Amino acid sequence: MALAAARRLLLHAGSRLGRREAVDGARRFANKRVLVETEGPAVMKLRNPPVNSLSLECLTEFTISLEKLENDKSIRGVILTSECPGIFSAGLDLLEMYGRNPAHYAEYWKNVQELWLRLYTSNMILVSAINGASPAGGCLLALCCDYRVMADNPKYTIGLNESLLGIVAPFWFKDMYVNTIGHREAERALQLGTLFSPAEALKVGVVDEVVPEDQVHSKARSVMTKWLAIPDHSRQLTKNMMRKATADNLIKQREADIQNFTSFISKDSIQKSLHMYLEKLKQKKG
Ligand SMILES: CCCCC/C=C\C/C=C\CC/C=C/CC(=O)SCCNC(=O)CCNC(=O)[C@H](O)C(C)(C)COP(=O)(O)OP(=O)(O)OC[C@H]1O[C@@H](n2cnc3c(N)ncnc32)[C@H](O)[C@@H]1OP(=O)(O)O
Repeated sequence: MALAAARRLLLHAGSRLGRREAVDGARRFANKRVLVETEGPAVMKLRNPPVNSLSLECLTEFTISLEKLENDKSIRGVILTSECPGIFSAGLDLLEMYGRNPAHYAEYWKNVQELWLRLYTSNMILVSAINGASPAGGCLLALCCDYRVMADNPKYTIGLNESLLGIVAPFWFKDMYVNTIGHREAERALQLGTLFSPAEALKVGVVDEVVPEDQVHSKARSVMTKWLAIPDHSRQLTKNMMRKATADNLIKQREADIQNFTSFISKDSIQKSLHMYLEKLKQKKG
């Protein structure tokens, strides 16, 4: 209930802000964690420092921004990128999955599902400009896009690394990975929790193109121009044909998937694994 109210408030505030900035001629709208520019090709920038982790608030704002863009018939495509230097997204927020209660886990997972379904089945053309590290849920965001351009910086890695955390990628993460890189590569990468360098990601097909870091945005724009030249109706029907079965697979068992997540993540052994992983992240600094 509280989240639904927050969502209504955000939508309302978002549209007020959008109107005011449009009057200023700025053609952009924003909430705290997501900035959307609609001048030229629309660009959605994640800005949830330090690492663009997908907290509940961030997921909510992301979903609302996407909904607003979907409702604007003049917007046919969106470039998804990050405002946090060196990080595309660190994925799901570990603090939403650690030390909370089952009701919180269920609410969080519902919102993860919601964002995924919206992104994966979007009628818009989605191009990701991957300008930083992109593990797990970060990779998931990129995989939802129709085309992925990644910055050529060996420090940036991408992949579904859940198994390294002692957790398991749910079946719909797995399905999308299989759809993108094929069964054998996905099987190996999921079990090993592989984080690919840009060159490896290109080779295996996790990304479509790797370009020098200073060209990642211009390349994403030129890719968008090419895709915008395709008639919407035929491209959308084709996209739907390719993705519907995967999305439907989650839609038909959303509740069960929430229950599975909640009971899995609540287990003492899994909480212990997450605790150890969080400690490892902290120690990295010291
Ligand atoms: C058979 C039964 C099956 C049932 C299955 C059912 C359901 C499935 C169950 C579970 C699936 C859940 C799926 C989860 C997907 C995910 O996305 S999990 C998240 C994975 N993310 C990561 O592993 C990334 C971890 N982070 C990093 O590697 C690095 O931080 C970085 C992104 C490479 C950046 O490095 P950098 O050196 O710049 O920064 P720091 O490491 O110093 O981090 C700064 C600060 O941020 C905190 N932090 C980092 N990542 C996260 C995160 N994902 N969530 C929350 N917080 C994060 C980090 O701890 C630091 O905090 P500080 O010390 O307090 O400053």
